[in-house]
Amino acid sequence: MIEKGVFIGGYVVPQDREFYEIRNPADYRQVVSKFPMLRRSDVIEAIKVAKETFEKWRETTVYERAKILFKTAEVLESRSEEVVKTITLEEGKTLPESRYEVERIVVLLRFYGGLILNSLGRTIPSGTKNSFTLTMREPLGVVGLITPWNFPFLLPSWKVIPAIATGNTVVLKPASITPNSALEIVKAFHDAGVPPGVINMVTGSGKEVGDEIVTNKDVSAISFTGSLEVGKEINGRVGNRFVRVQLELGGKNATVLTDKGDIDMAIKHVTASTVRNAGQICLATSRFLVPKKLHDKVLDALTERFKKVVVGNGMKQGVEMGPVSSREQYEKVLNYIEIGKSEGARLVYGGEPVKGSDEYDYGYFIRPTIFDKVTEDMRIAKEEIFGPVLSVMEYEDLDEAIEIVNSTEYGLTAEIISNDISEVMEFSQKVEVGNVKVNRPTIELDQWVPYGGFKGSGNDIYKELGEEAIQFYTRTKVVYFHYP
Ligand SMILES: NC(=O)C1=CN([C@@H]2O[C@H](COP(=O)(O)OP(=O)(O)OC[C@H]3O[C@@H](n4cnc5c(N)ncnc54)[C@H](OP(=O)(O)O)[C@@H]3O)[C@@H](O)[C@H]2O)C=CC1
Ligand SMILES: O=C(O)CCC(=O)C(=O)O
Repeated sequence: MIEKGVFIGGYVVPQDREFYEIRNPADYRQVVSKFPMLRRSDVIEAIKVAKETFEKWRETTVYERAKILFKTAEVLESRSEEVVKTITLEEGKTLPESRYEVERIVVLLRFYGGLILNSLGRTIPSGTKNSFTLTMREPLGVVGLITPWNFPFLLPSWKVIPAIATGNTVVLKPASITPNSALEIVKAFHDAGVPPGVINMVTGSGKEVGDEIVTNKDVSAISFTGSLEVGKEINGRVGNRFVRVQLELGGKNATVLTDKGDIDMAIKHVTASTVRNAGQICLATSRFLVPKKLHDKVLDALTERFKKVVVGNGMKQGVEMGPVSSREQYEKVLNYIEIGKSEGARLVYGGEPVKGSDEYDYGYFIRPTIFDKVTEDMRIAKEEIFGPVLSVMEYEDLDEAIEIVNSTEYGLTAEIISNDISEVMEFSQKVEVGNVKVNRPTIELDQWVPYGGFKGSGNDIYKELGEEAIQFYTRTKVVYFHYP
């Protein structure tokens, strides 16, 4: 077993610090690796290194940076199965789910490599003779990136790529329980030629390491993905410093089937969106809205499909759903199941840990769960559970369905399953979410498309991903030209 250091200044540096253990959620007896529990002073050092490196890195041409992005894509492709296994081992998701993360990032590297070669500024005509105006987009400086554990490779990567592609340097703090996956993108960049000090990865607690990133005056922008609770805390901690803050937070997403929609499609989408990554996806469907008249038929079909979900170690072929990622998450999800029962929702399927053999007894496995007769006022219909727990809710007409979709404090994504264009358009206009899916599951993004949530799902000042990410990681400078 390797004891891993952090990546300040471009080298994996074992620190004279206490090390903490990363364990396999499919078998918590297995220690995967150890990482240092850094202190505030280490992060200050990392930010200093990033600041010193910035002046040199920003001077590299977009051509040089694009070449590095293309090379990183090649490096990752050459070791993709290694990275895939690293993700599954520490996060628990299945191998195909881990493969999705790596494949998407390979594409994203090429996308941003191409994008920065394109014009990032504009020329605008002037009101003065022989004059014109030029807008230039320039990097911000040191950017602080803080990420959660549920997409431990994809999320750090989709922030680091546009950040350094546009000439910034970064300090990255991945979730404490999944640093190995984040380290893979850092290593790939370095192996492709990113100079030391451009990407600095630090590990340790959110309260200390994360907080230093948020409050340090040399950090020019913060991009955070995580819970609503921590997002609010970060927003408050930034205080009156004029820095950019991008917050991508939780979700309480709904899929609405109408009587003009395809029931088989609904069962397929809702099952995938509930069980993928054991429900630990901010885009997961956790509310399934069904017209009253279709309720019994749909519930029967859904239950039959849930019974077929193969739960197990994500490393094994044929497993559809792995464990949840930590003991904390396991206890949280089981507690929500108890809350659902005590609130009077009807437990139709699941609702318990999977146990009974060596394969399951040392992992955080939970049976996919369906609650029926869930109403808007129940906590399981309002709060983000982040586990494989689905609430089935009935509605009379589209107005009521839209009202239910909008009834939580979140606003990330919502799906409508319908073949009626009027219903689809009305739904798209009235739901208060950043991402509407029409006959497409709430999970899965096209990462070259802008992304962000409304209401409690994010501050939505800047979008992530797509061309829009360039706006977050650069600022516009205007140059007025006159020629005699
Ligand atoms: N909208 C979106 O795109 C997405 C949102 N999410 C959301 O992420 C959440 C799950 O991830 P989880 O990791 O538990 O979320 P947390 O909010 O607990 O943590 C996210 C990151 O913030 C760090 N952190 C914790 N406290 C602080 C603090 N006070 N200051 C600075 N950083 C801090 C954590 O460090 P540490 O690990 O050390 O605690 C971690 O790196 C869910 O709510 C989910 O919906 C997830 C994916 C996508
Ligand atoms: O599916 C994706 O591309 C990423 C989704 C994500 O970040 C999330 O929902 O947690």
